[in-house]
Amino acid sequence: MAKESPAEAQERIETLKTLLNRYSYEYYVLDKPSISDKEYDQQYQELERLEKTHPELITTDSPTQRIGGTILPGFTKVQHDSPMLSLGNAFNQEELLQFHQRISKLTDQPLQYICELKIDGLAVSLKYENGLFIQGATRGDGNTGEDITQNLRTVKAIPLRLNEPLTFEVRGECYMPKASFVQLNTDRDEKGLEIFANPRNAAAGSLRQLDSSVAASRNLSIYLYSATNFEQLVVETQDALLNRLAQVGLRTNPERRLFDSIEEVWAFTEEIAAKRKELPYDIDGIVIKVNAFAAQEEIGYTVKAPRWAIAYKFKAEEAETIVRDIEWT
Ligand SMILES: NC(=O)c1c(N)nc(OC2CCCC2)nc1O[C@@H]1CCC[C@@H]1O
Repeated sequence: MAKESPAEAQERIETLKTLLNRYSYEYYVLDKPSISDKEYDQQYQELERLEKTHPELITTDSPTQRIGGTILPGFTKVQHDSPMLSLGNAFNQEELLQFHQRISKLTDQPLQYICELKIDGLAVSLKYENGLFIQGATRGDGNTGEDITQNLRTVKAIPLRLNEPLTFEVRGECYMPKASFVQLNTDRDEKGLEIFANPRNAAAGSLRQLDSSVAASRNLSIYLYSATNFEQLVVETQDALLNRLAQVGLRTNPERRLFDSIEEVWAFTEEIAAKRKELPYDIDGIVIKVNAFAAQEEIGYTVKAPRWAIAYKFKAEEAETIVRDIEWT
């Protein structure tokens, strides 16, 4: 017989869910945990016990519900409400300068740039309804993706409930941290399994799992970088949007910088290229965006990509190294 009455259990469960979701926000988004892992585990286990004796009180936003019970037969298709665009590329300083000159002609507004690290993972879309995570999908071909909600629910950096009851879609890059990648390949190698070539492939393979307990074991993470219907977010720039996303509970990359000249943008690409190896996740370049949404709208889009953004790509040194070795052997 349960110690507590259903009413007491209900109250305690609500308190624990709020506390545990807050701790996850502090840990994954603010990077400032307020309690130890041990304390988190104790409260998590208390919630599990209460939910076991009162299963009718289990809700989808409970941290105990991240791993789905069933193995899916396949993934259903998802039509994106608006296309998940790609990015034009620049491979050197000259092409970066040409990007700047090209868009300077398309607006009289002063051009402030925001530079974001280009996370080398998988682009995904997350839909929230009244603050609840209700659907996750891959980018697919930009218009149609696959519903991978069950797998994205296992990503602890994705909140199952936002700090505000917002209804909107956010997009970002789901990735596998370098340390998780090394550990995964070591484990697989020991079991005689094929290893992954890079963290991006490992993340993609993990999100393609039909059994979400496998995805849960892969320690994936995420950085969000865009959202629909800014109106309710009341933001005028990309930088303000990213701050607002963090405020409502979503994880954004802290290495972003604002610049008023393309020369400073170029210097930033060189600064990051030099410290890329120290980052705990793979990046394949820098995404440079016009910061003000009003200027973005004026500059506009091509069919596939925004004119107001470009990806400056680092040279893929690993690939070159491998090719060079083969030439010599
Ligand atoms: N990989 C990234 O870190 C990244 C980013 N920081 N910001 C954007 O902005 C989008 C929004 C408008 C068009 C591109 N896209 C990114 O990655 C995209 C996913 C699909 C193509 C690019 O790689």
